[in-house]
Amino acid sequence: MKEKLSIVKIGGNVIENTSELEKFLTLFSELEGLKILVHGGGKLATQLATKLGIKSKMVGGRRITDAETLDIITMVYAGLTNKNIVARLQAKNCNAIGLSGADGNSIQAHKRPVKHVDYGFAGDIDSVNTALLAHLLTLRLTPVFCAMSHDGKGQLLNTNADTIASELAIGLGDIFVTTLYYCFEKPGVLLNVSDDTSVVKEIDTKKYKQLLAGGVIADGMLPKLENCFHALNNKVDTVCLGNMDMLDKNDSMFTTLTL
Ligand SMILES: Nc1ncnc2c1ncn2[C@@H]1O[C@H](COP(=O)(O)OP(=O)(O)O)[C@@H](O)[C@H]1O
Ligand SMILES: CC(=O)N[C@@H](CCC(=O)OP(=O)(O)O)C(=O)O
Repeated sequence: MKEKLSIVKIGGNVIENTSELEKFLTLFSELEGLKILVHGGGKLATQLATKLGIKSKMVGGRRITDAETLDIITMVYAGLTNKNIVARLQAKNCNAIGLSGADGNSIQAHKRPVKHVDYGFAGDIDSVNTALLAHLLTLRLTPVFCAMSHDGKGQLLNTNADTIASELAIGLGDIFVTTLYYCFEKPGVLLNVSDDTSVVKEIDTKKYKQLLAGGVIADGMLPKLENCFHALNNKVDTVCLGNMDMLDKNDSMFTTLTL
């Protein structure tokens, strides 16, 4: 019988708030069973870039990553953010191991081809090293991924953290019964972004198209939902979207996605 695996993605708005991050890491460390954490950190990268006088440019929720920006995100995602999260999980008796996609050749990608937009050093994922991850999980280690992949030729690539989470879930779906949680600061997909009580509890493909057409889904929610449905279409068992309280099984305010 397949073992259960939880893959949790945590976004930048939670990461940059010290007390919220602490609360999240406590909930995550208390999650039973095998688990993987994927973290973003886009907001922090934008802040550091601004301090250094470098403009950040996003298109459709994705960062245009030139060489300078790649250096910044490597420092912020694979360095500062990843190592802090790992250390704080260790303090909660969760044996975390921090990884970028280059570590252990865990996530290989290619530079996104230029069509209408040149995203620069942004990667589209080709493969996930499921054998390595299964080994780490068997050793009861908890992989903690930042939003970076590599191309196998020495080039690091910026890769949206939502995409890293969905591709890990898809890759590991053959070995584990996988639940994918997208954790952010809102209690789910909202009909009105400024009203936290307007959570859409269930979204299927038809509803998704309606919400898109109605302009309800915007900004970072666009790649997030694309990734959710990509995962469901590729045999990921369950996908949930909401704030960190959804990891606490007693809380019911979140969005569940179905095909
Ligand atoms: N319908 C919607 N429901 C909830 N949030 C939405 C919606 N449409 C757009 N958003 C925006 O998407 C943001 C989440 O995306 P993003 O900032 O990329 O999150 P993260 O960094 O956690 O991945 C929310 O903070 C919100 O402002
Ligand atoms: C290519 C691309 O857009 N990469 C993202 C990776 C970080 C991320 O996904 O962070 P959040 O989850 O906090 O938004 C970026 O650089 O913003």
